[in-house]
Amino acid sequence: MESNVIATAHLSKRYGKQLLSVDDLNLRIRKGEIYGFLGPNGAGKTTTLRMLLGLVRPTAGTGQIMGQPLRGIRDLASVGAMIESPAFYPYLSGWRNLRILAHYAGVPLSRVDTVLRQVALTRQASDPFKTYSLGMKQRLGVAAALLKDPELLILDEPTNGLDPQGMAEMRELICTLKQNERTVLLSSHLLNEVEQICDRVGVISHGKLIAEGTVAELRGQAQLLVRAAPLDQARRLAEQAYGVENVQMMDDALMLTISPTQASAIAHTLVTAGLALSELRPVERSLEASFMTLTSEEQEVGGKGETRQ
Ligand SMILES: Nc1ncnc2c1ncn2[C@@H]1O[C@H](COP(=O)(O)OP(=O)(O)OP(=O)(O)O)[C@@H](O)[C@H]1O
Repeated sequence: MESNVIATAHLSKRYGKQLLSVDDLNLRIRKGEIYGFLGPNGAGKTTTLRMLLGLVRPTAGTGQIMGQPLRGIRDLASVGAMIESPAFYPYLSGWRNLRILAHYAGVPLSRVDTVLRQVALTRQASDPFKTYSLGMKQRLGVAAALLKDPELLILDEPTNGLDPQGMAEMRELICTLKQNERTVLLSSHLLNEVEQICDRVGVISHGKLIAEGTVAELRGQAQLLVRAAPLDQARRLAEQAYGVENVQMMDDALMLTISPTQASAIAHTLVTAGLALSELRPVERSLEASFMTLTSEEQEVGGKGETRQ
C-alpha cells in the first residue's frame, strides 16, 4: 500500500442524472511505473484523472494521491499534470509562457530552460506558441507539467491528434521521463501506444475497470498453432491431451491454448501417431485482440443488465 502513489476505493462519479461516468473504480498505481489507463472515448478516463487531481468531486468512494486524501487535497506540489489540451498565450514564446507559469507556481525560473531541454524544444523556445506544430504544443504542455520536477506525472491522452512521427516523439519523451523513480500515469485510447511504453495497464470501459495487469498478462496466455494431417486425427489427439476447451479449429490448422513450452510434447504425440506435422509455432495475441474481447464482453454483460465486480 505504501508503494502506491495513487490508490482509489470504490471511486465513482455521476454527472447530474446520467449513468455513472466512473463506476466503483479501484486503482493502484505503483511508485516508479508507467501506468497506462486505457479505454475507448467516453469510458471515464478524464473524469477519473480530474477526480485524482481534486478538480472534480467524486460522487462516492475514496482515494489517496501521494499520501493525500482525494477529498481533502491541499497541496500537490509533487504532482505535475496535463489534462486535455494545455492553454498557452498564443503570441508569447514557449519560453515566455513557461516563465509565467513558473512564476505563478513559485518554481525557480532556471527550471524553464531545463524542462525545455527535456522536451526537446530548446531550439524553438523563442518562437511564438501559435507557430508551434501540434506535437510541439503537446510537448510544451508536458514541459509545463514538469516545471515542479514532480514525482508523479499525469498525462491525459498526450498523443491525441498527433501524426505518427509526433506520436513516436511523445512516446520516446514519456519513456525518458520515467527517471529518478518518477511515476507516470497516462491515459490513452491507443492500444499500441500503451503496449509499447507502459509497465502496467488498466482497461476502463463504461466507467468500470475491467482488467488490470502487465501487457503480457492482459494479452493472456499465448497459443500454439499446429498444422498437421490428417487434421481431424490431430484434433482428437490434442483434445485427449489438453481438453476440448483448449483446442480450436482455425481453417486448416488447430489453435491450442497451452503453454508454448509444451510444443515438443504435442509434436511428439502427433509424430508418434504417424501424422504429418507441417507447422508448429507460438502465436501471441495482440493486446488489441484482448482489448476488443474485454470491452465487447463488458458491453454484452452491460446489455444483459448484469453487474460485474
Ligand atoms: N462535465 C461533464 N458533464 C456531464 N457529463 C460529462 C462531463 N464530463 C464528462 N461527462 C460524461 O462522462 C462520460 C465519461 O467522459 P470522460 O471525458 O471522462 O471519458 P474519457 O474516457 O476521457 O473519454 P475521451 O477519450 O473521449 O475524453 C461521458 O459519457 C461524458 O459525456
